[in-house]
Amino acid sequence: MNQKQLVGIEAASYVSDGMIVGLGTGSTAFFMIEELGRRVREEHLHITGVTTSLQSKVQAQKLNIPLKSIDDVPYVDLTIDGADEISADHHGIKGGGAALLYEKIVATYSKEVIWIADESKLVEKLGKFPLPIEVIPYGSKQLLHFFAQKKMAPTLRQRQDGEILLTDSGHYIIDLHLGQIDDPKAFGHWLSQLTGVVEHGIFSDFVTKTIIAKGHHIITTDVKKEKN
Ligand SMILES: O=C[C@H](O)[C@H](O)[C@H](O)COP(=O)(O)O
Repeated sequence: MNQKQLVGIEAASYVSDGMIVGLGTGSTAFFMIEELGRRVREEHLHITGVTTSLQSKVQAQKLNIPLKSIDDVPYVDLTIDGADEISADHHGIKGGGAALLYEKIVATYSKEVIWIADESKLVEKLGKFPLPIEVIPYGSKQLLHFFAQKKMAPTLRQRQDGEILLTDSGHYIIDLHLGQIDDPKAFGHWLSQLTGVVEHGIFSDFVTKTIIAKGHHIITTDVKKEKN
């Protein structure tokens, strides 16, 4: 079993009958959704899934996991999602798979958020992974220029066929190559107030538990407890 599978299956064990579950996106969340599908099928687990991307929606539908929109549930009990980077103080970068906007919306209305990752995602400080910024197409060249002037080495994300990548909500992604983000919260606030920016990939104060694979072991950290 690989590390992503290990943490995906472990995280799915936190889901119990009757829960409304936020289903994350990406190659790690994939294994968690598969395991929930197995439990629905074999253990008759009753849950309602709230997906964070078209990709997760298609997977969950194939597995017959009942789904609702975030707008049709009162809240989400628990969201389980991957991350591109997790810093020592539990900030995260997300959006490597272009799902940051829906992921942040679902996480915002979740009582608990578990991040699952292999050890390669752990960093002292965020920023080596290019920071995804979801932007409105109109004016995006101006934003690219603006970020370039600020020496943030922006790139407009493309699909493999060279076309501009469109998110599930029809926006573009600009990736900022920053190297290091010293104050993720402050930088996130700065990004949020830029005209044309829909959302950014810095996730601060969302995660309540991390489940990380190190070698063949699983390290679970309760983030709330650490802060208290
Ligand atoms: O947009 C994608 C999400 O933020 C993913 O959770 C993140 O990119 C991690 O994906 P993976 O588990 O494939 O590394």
